Amino acid sequence: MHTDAMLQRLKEKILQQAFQYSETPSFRLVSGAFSRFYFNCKRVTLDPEGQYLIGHLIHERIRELEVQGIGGLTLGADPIANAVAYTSWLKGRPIQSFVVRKAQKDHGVAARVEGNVRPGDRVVVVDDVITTGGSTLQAIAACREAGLQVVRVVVLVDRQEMNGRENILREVDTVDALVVRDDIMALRAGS
Ligand SMILES: O=P(O)(O)OC[C@H]1O[C@H](OP(=O)(O)OP(=O)(O)O)[C@H](O)[C@@H]1O
Ligand SMILES: O=C(O)c1cc(=O)[nH]c(=O)[nH]1
Repeated sequence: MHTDAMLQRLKEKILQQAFQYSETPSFRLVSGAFSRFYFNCKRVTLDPEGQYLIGHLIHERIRELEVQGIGGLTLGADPIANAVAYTSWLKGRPIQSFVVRKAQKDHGVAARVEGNVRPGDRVVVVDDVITTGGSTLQAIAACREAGLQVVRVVVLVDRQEMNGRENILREVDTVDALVVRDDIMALRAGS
């Protein structure tokens, strides 16, 4: 399947499976704000076809970056990072997936970043959605604290509001979104 066709199919799946709309602002966001729309991206990131599409599309965008790891703040980032790691294995140059815990563990091996990444590794930080960018910024800070070099942020959906992209760009040079809200609105208007 060609990359353009994969991206088109991914947008259709996001509209069909993840996007929810309400006439009144009834969706409470992690920032505390209320919105008329919501992307429940787990419906796509945990779906087998979604995993295939996301894994290939993100792998294609990051394969030249020579990174050792990909991950982000649990839970939204986890299936995305896993899909890319699996794809990287199929393509012959494995990229490790890692998980950033929401809080540091106080028992066992007290790591906030879990997985086979080491200080000095170049990594991509992922998230399923950005609104304020706060969750992604938490992941970036935890990665840096663990000695990782964050070279890019890739997200599934940029909601194009609350300065999410701009806030992240203060910390990282490139924020790449597979899909933006306008793509989904245009698809919805045409369907
Ligand atoms: O840009 P932000 O304002 O931070 O909002 C986006 C975040 O909101 C959701 O996470 P949520 O806290 O709902 O957690 P979950 O992924 O564990 O469900 C989503 O997965 C993003 O990480
Ligand atoms: O900002 C959020 O909390 C948020 C928005 C959205 O569309 N989807 C999501 O999972 N979280």
